[in-house]
Amino acid sequence: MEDNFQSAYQEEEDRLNGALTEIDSVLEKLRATPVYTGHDYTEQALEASRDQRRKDLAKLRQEPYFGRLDFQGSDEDGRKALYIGKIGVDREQVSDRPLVIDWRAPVASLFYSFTGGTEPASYDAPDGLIEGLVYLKRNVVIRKQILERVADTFNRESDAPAVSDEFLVYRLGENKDNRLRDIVSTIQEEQDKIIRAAKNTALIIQGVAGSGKTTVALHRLAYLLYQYKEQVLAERMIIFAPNRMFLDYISDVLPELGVGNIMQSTFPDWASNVLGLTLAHQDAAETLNRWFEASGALPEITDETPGRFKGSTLLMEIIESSVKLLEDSAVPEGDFSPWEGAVLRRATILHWHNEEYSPYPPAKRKERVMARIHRWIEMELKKCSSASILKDRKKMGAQREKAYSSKWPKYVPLTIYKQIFRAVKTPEDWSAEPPAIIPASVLKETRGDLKKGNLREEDLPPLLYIHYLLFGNDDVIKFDHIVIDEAQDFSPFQIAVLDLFVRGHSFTILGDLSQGIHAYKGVHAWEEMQSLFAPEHTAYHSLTRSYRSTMEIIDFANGILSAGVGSPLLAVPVFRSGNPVRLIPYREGSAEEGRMEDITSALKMLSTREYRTVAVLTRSLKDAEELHARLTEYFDDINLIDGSMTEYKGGLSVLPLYLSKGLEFDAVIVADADLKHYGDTAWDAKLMYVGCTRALHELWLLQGGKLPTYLESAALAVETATGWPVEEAR
Ligand SMILES: Nc1ncnc2c1ncn2[C@@H]1O[C@H](COP(=O)(O)OP(=O)(O)OP(=O)(O)O)[C@@H](O)[C@H]1O
Repeated sequence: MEDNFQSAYQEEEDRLNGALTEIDSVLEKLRATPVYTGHDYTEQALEASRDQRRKDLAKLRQEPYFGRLDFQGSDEDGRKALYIGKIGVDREQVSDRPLVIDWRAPVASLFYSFTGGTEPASYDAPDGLIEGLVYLKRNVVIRKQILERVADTFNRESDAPAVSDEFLVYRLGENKDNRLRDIVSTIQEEQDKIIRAAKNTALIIQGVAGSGKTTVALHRLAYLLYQYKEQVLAERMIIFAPNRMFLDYISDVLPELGVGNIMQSTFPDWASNVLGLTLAHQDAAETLNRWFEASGALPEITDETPGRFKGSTLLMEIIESSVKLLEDSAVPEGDFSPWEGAVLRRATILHWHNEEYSPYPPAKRKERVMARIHRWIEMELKKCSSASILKDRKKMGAQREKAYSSKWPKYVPLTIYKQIFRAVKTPEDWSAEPPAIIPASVLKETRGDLKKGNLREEDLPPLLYIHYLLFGNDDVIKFDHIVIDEAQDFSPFQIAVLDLFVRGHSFTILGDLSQGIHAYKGVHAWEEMQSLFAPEHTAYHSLTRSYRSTMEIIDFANGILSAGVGSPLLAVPVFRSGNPVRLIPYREGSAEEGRMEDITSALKMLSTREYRTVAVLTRSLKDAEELHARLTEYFDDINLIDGSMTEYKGGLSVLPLYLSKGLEFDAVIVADADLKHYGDTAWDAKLMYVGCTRALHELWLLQGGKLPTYLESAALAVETATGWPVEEAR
């Protein structure tokens, strides 16, 4: 066994040395080519591509590849060893097999989709399906040109030729810094299917916590850019994420994959920009305050909760019919007369509006009709031979033209939105009462907000939709692809509006209903989104394996889901074992001073272990602020994370649990995991589930009294540790 390993290691070391020499030779030639600085466009493009290649190769020579697959196609003579890396490198002899195959190339998909066994394997190539036998699947770790590790995950010639998870487990056991990383060397089959799914589909992915949704979405973008290079541009792809700090957290993955320029935004930032609005940010704070900070019972969430109603397609219908009403009665009553004796019949204007310009949206139609009226006035003026009469007519014509134009409806999205909620004076032919379908609570809150000039996030999709109905979107450059992370917090209306801004329904929509802690505005079932697309334009995938946390943590979190949420979406752990989840009662019960001391002790203990990121999660922002202020007495560099953060620094952090969504930490301390802070409701259980699933290796729950029942049940269902670790007790 040892000998086999030695020879495999030697073989790979020799291969690596050879590969490095070849890469250096290609690089040298590229560097020797004089840099083109002239004005010829073709030459400039060639120079840009040479420059990119120089950069790619310089990066690649540090870690040329990460995997090897020995494969023999059924019509080939011998097996060939394929080396797979982040960027492909061809050999100088075109006929030769590439030195490194890009992980996104068709043949490389075998490296991910092959699940062992003696049966032939196949992959989709441009010329059709290629079938053959896989002999070896090997992971190699190269860092700074040094071969560090060789691990065979499949070897047809060994006694136990099954694909093993050993290398994956080794990778997952590593500690995390302040950034999400690429996973090219260990992409799993079910993830690969999503990454390589066809472009023009609205992919909806339900994935349990830690199943790699965010990571997979980023790899999918890199794949689409490779596979559809003629059709897509990086700068026409966009990722929507929940907040700016999260965007910072994921910002390294795409550059690691050699991809730049993809747009990244939050929905409110993007929508406000399209609408030319500045959204009052206290709205988000106020919403979070209402749902997460307030003590006592939370309002019940129904389809009539303002966020839910305003995110529904019902409101889309109300908007459509309101805009249609405006459009139908747009042309002012009566003929148009610029001065005595000149008359343009209303029938003619109606003909222009309703027939000739009917393909245009209302605001553009109005523009065109008014321009035509202007031209008609000019023609009429030409008929006049007296200079002084001409002068008078010009003046009067301009005044009447202006007055006529002002009789048209106000094609301003915000005004129409206000009119729909009857927050301002409505057009005469509208009923005095708002559409009966708007629930009274929604009407009251929205009217109040609009009268005060407040806009909420949930008002943005309706405003964008009105904008689209009025102006169309022919002038807008459409996205080639849209990724929506944490999509359970998006509404159907948001997706429907975004669909107007993307070509070919090309979406990757990822989320987890079990983490739906913003259910007051998000979806409660994926069908709400799926039903927006024709069946042939959408596909649904489910990711059930969780990679982030140890088995102990995942089993415990599953216990919370089963007991507290009644969810069937349980996670399947990778076989990676760690310490049991630890439940620690505060030594002095709920007394404040003891609580602070115990949280400090817990953090001291965990921060002296080898972990790079440790977080204390609190119930509210206020708790986090107070705790942070105390903890700074002991820890110089502890960060407080609040909703306004744009950067995630890693290390030690204190944050309210609801802001931890999407992030991960080597070790997590949930402070106050007791009934006083977390109720016995499905909502609280979801929050607790989010908090617990942030931990990679270690999870401690500190409590000052009785546990909520879902935590009690979870603790009974799996083996947990109770109290302070013996050797480290204060
Ligand atoms: N195939 C894989 N190989 C190695 N690591 C993986 C793999 N898939 C996911 N991971 C790791 O698992 C962790 C969770 O990934 P990610 O944050 O993308 O999951 P998620 O589904 O978006 O999680 P959540 O919904 O809980 O925020 C990350 O550390 C990621 O690197």
